[in-house]
Amino acid sequence: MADGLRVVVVGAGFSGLAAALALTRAGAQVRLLEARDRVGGRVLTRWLPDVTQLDLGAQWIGPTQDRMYALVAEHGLATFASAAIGAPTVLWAGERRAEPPARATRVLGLLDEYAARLDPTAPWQAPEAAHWDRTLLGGWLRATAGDDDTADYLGRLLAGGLLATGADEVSLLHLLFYLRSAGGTGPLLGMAGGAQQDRIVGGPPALAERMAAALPPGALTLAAPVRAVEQNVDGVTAWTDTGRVNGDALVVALAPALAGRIRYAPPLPPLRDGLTQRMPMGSALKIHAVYAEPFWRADGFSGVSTSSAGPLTETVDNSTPTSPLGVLTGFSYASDAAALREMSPERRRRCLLDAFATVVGPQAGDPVDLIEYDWSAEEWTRGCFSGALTPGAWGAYGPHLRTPVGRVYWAGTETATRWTGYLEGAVRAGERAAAEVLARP
Ligand SMILES: Cc1cc2nc3c(=O)[nH]c(=O)nc-3n(C[C@H](O)[C@H](O)[C@H](O)COP(=O)(O)OP(=O)(O)OC[C@H]3O[C@@H](n4cnc5c(N)ncnc54)[C@H](O)[C@@H]3O)c2cc1C
Repeated sequence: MADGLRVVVVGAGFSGLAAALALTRAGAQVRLLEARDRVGGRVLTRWLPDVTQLDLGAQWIGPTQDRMYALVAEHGLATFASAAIGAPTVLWAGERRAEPPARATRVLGLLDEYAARLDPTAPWQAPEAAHWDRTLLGGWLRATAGDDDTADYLGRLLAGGLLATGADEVSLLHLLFYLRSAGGTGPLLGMAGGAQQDRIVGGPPALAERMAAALPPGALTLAAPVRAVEQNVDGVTAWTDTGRVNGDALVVALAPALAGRIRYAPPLPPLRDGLTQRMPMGSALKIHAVYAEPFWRADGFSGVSTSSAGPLTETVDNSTPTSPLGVLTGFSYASDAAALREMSPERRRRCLLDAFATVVGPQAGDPVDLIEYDWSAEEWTRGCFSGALTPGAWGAYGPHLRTPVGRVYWAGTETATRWTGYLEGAVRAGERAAAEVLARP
C-alpha cells in the first residue's frame, strides 16, 4: 500500500484517469489536474435531437482490448456492435472492387512478418531496426508493392488510417511498432473481429465521466492547465494558473508533443526533451454526414470503403441501431486534410459530399447535417489519433519514451506497448505508470 504517498497526475484523458484510479486504489493521495473543463481528452460525443450518438473523437473498441471492456463493465456501461451490413468497397484507381488486389494483401502479410520480429517494449533493438528507422514507409511501399497504385493505396490505409499521417512522413519502423503493439494488420484494420468492432453506449465520454466520479471528492480539478513542473530532493510541484500542487511523484499523462509544452525545472534531460520534439501528432478530419435513413443499404452498399484517392481515405456506416437516421462517417488524413482545411466552408462541403457520393451514390449529396471535427485545432490535443516518432528518431530517443525523470513519470497512449494509439493503450499506459510510481524506492 502507498498510504500517504502524494501523487499529482497531469491530464484527465483515459490514461490519466486510469493512473489516478490505480494510485487511489493503492492508497495514494491523488490530485488529477486537467486543462479542459471536461474529462476524457481525445473523446467527445455529440447527440442529435433524436439521440443519434455521434462520436467525434475515439469511438471503437475491439477484441483483445481487455482493459477497455473490463472498464465498460465495471462502470455499468455496455457496448453495441458497429453497423456492418453488406460488404466493404475498395475504390481503387477509379474502379470499384470488392477487395484490394492480391499483391496488396501480400505486402500486408510481409509487414506482419516484420512486425512480429519486434519487441514492442524496445523496437530499436531488432537487428533490422536501424535500417527500418531510416526507411520511409512510402519509399518502402513503392519499392515493395510492385506498382504505384498499390503503394499509394497501402500508404493511405496504413500511414493514414492508423497514424493519420502521410506515408512519406513516417518510418517503416514506427509503423511496424504500431502493428506489433496491436497484434498485426488483421486486428487493426478489421471491423467485426478487429479494432472497429464495438462502440460504447453513451460514447467514450460516459465512461470517462464514470471513471472520474469514482475518484475521491476533491481529487480532480478541471480547467487547471499545468504550466510548469518543478522537482527537487523534497518533492515535485505542478504550477497551474491559479496555484501550485505538491506531491512526492508526478505522472504526465499527455502525448509527448503536449508534454513538451510544459516548462520543467530543472529542464528535462536532452534526450527526453528531444523526444518531445520528435513525436508530432497526426492530422485527421473526422466527418459525419447525417441522412434521414441509411439509404445506401437498400442500394446494396455497406457504406464501408477504403480509397486509393482523397479527400476521404475511409468511410464507415456509423448509424446508431436505436435511431432511424443514417450516418456515414469519413476520415481525411495528412495532405488531404490540410487541403480541406484551406478550402472555404462551402467548397469543403461540396468536396466532402462528392466524396461520400462516390462511395454510396448521388443521394449522399443531400444530407440532413454535415458535422466536421478537427482535433488539430484543439489547444489541448493538437492533432490525432496519436503522436508518431519521426524517421530516424527511434534509436536515440525511443528509449526515453517511458524512462522516468526523477520524480516525473510518463503515461499517455503514446507510451503504451500494447494497443499504442488507442484508448486501450492509454489505460494500460496509465496503469503501468501508476505501478512504476508505487514501486519507487
Ligand atoms: C478522431 C479520433 C478518432 C479516434 N478513434 C479511436 C478509436 O476508435 N478507438 C480508440 O481506441 N482510439 C481512438 N482514437 C485515439 C484515442 O482517442 C487516444 O488514443 C486516447 O484517447 C488517448 O488518451 P490519453 O489519455 O493518452 O491522451 P488524451 O486523451 O489526449 O488526454 C490528455 C489529457 O490531458 C489534458 N491536457 C493537455 N495538456 C495539459 C496540461 N498542460 N495540463 C493539464 N491537462 C492537460 C487534455 O485536455 C486531455 O484531457 C481516436 C482519436 C481521435 C482524435
